[in-house]
Amino acid sequence: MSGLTFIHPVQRPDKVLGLKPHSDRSWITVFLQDELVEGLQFVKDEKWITVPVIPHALVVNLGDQMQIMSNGIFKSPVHRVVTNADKLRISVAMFNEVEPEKEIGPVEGLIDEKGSRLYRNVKNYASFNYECFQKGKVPLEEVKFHA
Ligand SMILES: O=C(O)CCC(=O)C(=O)O
Ligand SMILES: [Fe+2]
Repeated sequence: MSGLTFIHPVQRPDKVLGLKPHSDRSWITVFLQDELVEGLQFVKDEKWITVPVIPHALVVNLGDQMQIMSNGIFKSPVHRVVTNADKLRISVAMFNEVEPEKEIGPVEGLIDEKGSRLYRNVKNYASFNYECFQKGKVPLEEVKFHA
């Protein structure tokens, strides 16, 4: 799936987010960011860090499906988009997802000797993800086994 994201300027950028904090539901996302307007932020050392705008560079982000299939080895980082007061921001994203009818779960070879499997198997992660958001739940937490 691919899409364009339009983040419109707002009067009070300190009060309005362009996109709420989330991790991507895909296994890998490739973004082409706006060439002039920054806004994408990731958490690093408990602080929001802005991704610099580099014209023609692609931003590659791993998503939840990768975190699940790698049994937590590869992380699906939380990110958000902030607004600004005067410029429209447009970005292009390509979300690569597993076919909905295929069940995903941690790959056998990546489950350690103690056999700790961190995630249960899940089918149609896109709709599961959507349902979690509707209920205000974090999808990755909902597929995790809790000791
Ligand atoms: O616009 C961006 O740079 C990021 C958008 C995003 O995080 C998303 O669509 O999942
Ligand atoms: Fe995202």
